[in-house]
Amino acid sequence: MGRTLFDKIWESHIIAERENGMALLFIDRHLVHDATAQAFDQLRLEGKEVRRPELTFGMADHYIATHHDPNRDPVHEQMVTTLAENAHEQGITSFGAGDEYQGIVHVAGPELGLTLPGALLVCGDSHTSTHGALGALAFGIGASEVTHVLATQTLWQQRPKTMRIRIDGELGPQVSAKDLILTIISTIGANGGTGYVIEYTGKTISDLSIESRLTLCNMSIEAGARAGMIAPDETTFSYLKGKRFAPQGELFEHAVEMWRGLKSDDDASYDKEVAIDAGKLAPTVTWGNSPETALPITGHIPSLNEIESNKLEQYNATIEYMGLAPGAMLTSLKIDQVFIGSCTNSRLEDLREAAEIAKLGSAKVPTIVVPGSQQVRQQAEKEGLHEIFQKASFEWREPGCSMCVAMNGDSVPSGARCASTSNRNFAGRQGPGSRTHLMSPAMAAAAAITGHLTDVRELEGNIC
Ligand SMILES: CC(C)[C@H](C(=O)O)[C@@H](O)C(=O)O
Ligand code: SF4
Repeated sequence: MGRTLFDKIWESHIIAERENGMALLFIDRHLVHDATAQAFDQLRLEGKEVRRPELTFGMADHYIATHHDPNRDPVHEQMVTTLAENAHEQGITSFGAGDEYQGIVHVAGPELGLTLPGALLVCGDSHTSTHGALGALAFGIGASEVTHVLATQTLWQQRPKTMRIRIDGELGPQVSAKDLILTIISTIGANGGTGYVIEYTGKTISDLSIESRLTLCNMSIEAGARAGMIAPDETTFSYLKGKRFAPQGELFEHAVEMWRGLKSDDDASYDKEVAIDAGKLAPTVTWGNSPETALPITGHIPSLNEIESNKLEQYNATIEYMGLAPGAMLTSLKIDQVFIGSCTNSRLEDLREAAEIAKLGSAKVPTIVVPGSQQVRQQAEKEGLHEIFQKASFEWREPGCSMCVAMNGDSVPSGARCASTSNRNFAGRQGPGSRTHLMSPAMAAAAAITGHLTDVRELEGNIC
């Protein structure tokens, strides 16, 4: 019987298997960030060392400062320093404050070629699913698993089920990978992917750039999936060519030959199949406290009579927390600030899209743009994007997770409504009492220059 892309990568990493279906897997790449300190403490406590330091890479992102803040909490700075100390002690290559390759682990990893097709990559972070965009099997692990991988370069895992999401149709103007993944999550539900690895296939996917594929795979976890992945193709190979940690020269050519075989066989079967017509999508935003509350921007906040009785309690709590009027048009929602950044949407392509919209006006509310990595920042500055943003009163920052999770002190005040390109809109996500609406970079920039949620398709040419 045919095998899926997932089967091929999983099976080539098995070291041992138990009768209960658990497999001991070899880990090709282990990424650690500045919120992983506890795992190193545990390793020390157990008197162990990092088994394969050359396969482990550190990245300062969650706690790093994105601008000069005289009130910066010294504890945050300490977390960044601790990662550097742990890396030094264990002989791990780490990209910390001031390093030209520093960035959000899921932005800088692929960009450095640390993520490769066919590889098994893990990180103590839920959005590790991002890396599957390059044809890797990549998933987030918990703190005790991080310690296990540090000590052994292996991991025990239960074999997940497989789901294929086939996407065909052409994305309309101003409809991006972010709109696609928000629509997928609202279609299958925030738990729809639980227990599965999702493979995205179809013409829409093969037409996507690598940056868009990274956005798509990034939010697979928001549908509950263990991982998201896309078979590597010519787009993948040309993206990886010349990347710092990718194979070089002849070795690269050999690798490409091997990577070409990394696709699901025609007769492979999946445990679940879903089909999406991308041609029908509109720019999409969330209204509630789960990414599954995504709707086309032309829609309205659901009214009481549209809610199933078993969801009423949650609906009422969401309406209150988010300060919403049931039935109101989404475009009527006034916002207090804008965040353009995070491992979902802080790559060059994202910043270019936001800058195109920023050219049409100037920010009505505080707006920050946080590039995903130093390399993205440098390239954006070379193209003059920072100047476009600054001219439109969008604040241009240094790379990091920033307001996505507010762990470094960049936060949304209680009760304030934020148009955000990040991936989670949970209560309190961007700071206690914060209200988050998820959307694409173009939509967030449109909200910035109008001061309310806006259909970016109606904006172009209408604002000065
Ligand atoms: C802090 C970290 C462990 C966390 C995660 O696992 O995803 C963070 O990155 C997030 O996005 O919530
Ligand atoms: S940018 Fe946000 S989602 Fe991504 S790793 Fe950082 S905190 Fe997590």
